[in-house]
Amino acid sequence: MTYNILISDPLSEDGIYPLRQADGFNIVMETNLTPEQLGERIKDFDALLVRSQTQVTRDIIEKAQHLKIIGRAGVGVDNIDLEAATEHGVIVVNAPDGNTNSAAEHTIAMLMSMARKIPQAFYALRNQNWDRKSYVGVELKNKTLGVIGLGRIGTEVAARAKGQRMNVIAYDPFLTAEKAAKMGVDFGSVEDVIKAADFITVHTPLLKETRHLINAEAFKLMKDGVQIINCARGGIIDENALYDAIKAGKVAGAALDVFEQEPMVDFRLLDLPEVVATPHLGASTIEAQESVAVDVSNDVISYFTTGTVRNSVNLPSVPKEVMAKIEPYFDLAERLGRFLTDLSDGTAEEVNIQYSGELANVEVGPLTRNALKGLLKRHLGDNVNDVNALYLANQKGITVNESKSTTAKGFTNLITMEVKNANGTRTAAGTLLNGQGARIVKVDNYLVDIVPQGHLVFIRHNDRPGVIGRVGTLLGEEGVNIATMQVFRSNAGGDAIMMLSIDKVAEDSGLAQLESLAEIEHVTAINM
Ligand SMILES: NC(=O)c1ccc[n+]([C@@H]2O[C@H](COP(=O)([O-])OP(=O)(O)OC[C@H]3O[C@@H](n4cnc5c(N)ncnc54)[C@H](O)[C@@H]3O)[C@@H](O)[C@H]2O)c1
Ligand SMILES: O=C(O)[C@H](O)COP(=O)(O)O
Repeated sequence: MTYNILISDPLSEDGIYPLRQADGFNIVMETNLTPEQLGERIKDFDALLVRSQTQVTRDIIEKAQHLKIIGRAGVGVDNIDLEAATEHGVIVVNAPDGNTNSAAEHTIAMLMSMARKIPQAFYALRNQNWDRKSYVGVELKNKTLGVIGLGRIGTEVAARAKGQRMNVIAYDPFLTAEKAAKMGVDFGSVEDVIKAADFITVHTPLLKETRHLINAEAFKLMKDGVQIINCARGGIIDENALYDAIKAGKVAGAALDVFEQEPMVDFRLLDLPEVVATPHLGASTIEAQESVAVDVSNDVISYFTTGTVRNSVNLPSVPKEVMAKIEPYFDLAERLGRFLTDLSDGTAEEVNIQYSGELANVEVGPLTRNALKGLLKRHLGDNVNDVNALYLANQKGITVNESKSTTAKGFTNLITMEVKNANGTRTAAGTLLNGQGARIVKVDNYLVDIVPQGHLVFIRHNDRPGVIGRVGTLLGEEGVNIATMQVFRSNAGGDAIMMLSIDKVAEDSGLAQLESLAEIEHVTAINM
């Protein structure tokens, strides 16, 4: 099998080396495609690798016919429609760590360039203007840097600012007094930060909550002569408000690497002598580009070879050691889902999954997604996968509940899945037996021992002498060979179930004949 990979933004050749070396990947690099061209080209590809330039819109995702994974060689995924990707079962991965250092260094470079007016002075000198009066700067030492967003990059910037003998005050929703103390920074609300700072740098993602976080109101609260840096995302600072604040003399400097519209179309801010700018170069170093491209290449290889990834954006990422513990149960969970789809008559309305025994101590989200995949696959086919299983279940109005219990009724591990619909509730519990694979050990109230594989026939009947023989004879007359047959009953002469495994798919007519036997209440074919 060969997977077709489209790279639509310039990626480091050294970085994609792992992908070029791996077997089974056909790599096509085509940059600067228009949206129309990308919409056409994407139809042939299994994976798309981008930086921030390619806009991976819903329209592009909907046109893709084989797309399984989008790799973002960088951090920000605001150029990718994550909702559309999730809906279509396309996994999105990024490279969150690879450019942290470069972006932090660029932020410090911008801070210093702005404080000492280096680009402006260089520009004058280039024009043969030896001007030593217009470019008097300010020192950083003993000034306060306000950091909004103390994640990977914000943290690195704060540490470097302290090296410049600056005081740092930060706001991040996840920052605690303890963490701040450890890092030697003060912490407060956004308002505290912007009121106290001589320089302000933002390092948040662009979200609904952070769009225009720095706006006209915020500028009013700042110190006169404040200087602002944005090496995160255009739009966190309201560019019109910034323009007005500079013009009004409130803001003495702005250093911008990112803009509300990229590539830039409105150059008004750059007419102001207080502004220094770069065209989104924070991650543009040889090291960062190699590192982010290696990271996404490895995730693409791993996705197509093992089905796992390290840095998923639209699936909660699971630490490697946890993944090692739960991965063996993926198949069992999916088989339980499949088993119950066939067993339940009607559309699922509620799914309850309980994880017991050793599974009570691990992250079970991926198992639930596999169980739902199994449940939905019969009707949705390959349109459902672990990325969109939960989304599709919710979209179809199915309530999904997870619970855990440390006791597992004599098993070391047990997954109990219950599917409720208008016709009632069906339950199946499965376990992974050491060295012997998956077993279904409970169906409704019956304790059973079923290998969930191949073609099964589930029969609900009354425990009467001769019924087993009649079932065997009838199926034999239909040319159906029974591989295994198990009978379980609640009490002698009472309700009972039979579980047959047969060599080929049972014809509906044969099953209907079984149902015509007086002792038989119901027959269901289950195809695993
Ligand atoms: N200029 C570039 O080339 C370049 C390079 C790399 C990253 N980036 C951008 O830099 C930003 C930060 O990247 P990162 O890797 O540090 O991400 P990160 O996820 O490690 O950090 C972001 C931090 O922002 C915080 N945050 C979220 N909402 C907030 C709010 N309302 N107020 C304050 N803090 C908030 C989060 O809690 C998190 O700690 C992203 O926007 C990323 O796209 C730009
Ligand atoms: O979010 C990021 O990683 C940066 O903005 C870098 O974007 P780029 O890959 O387009 O340089």
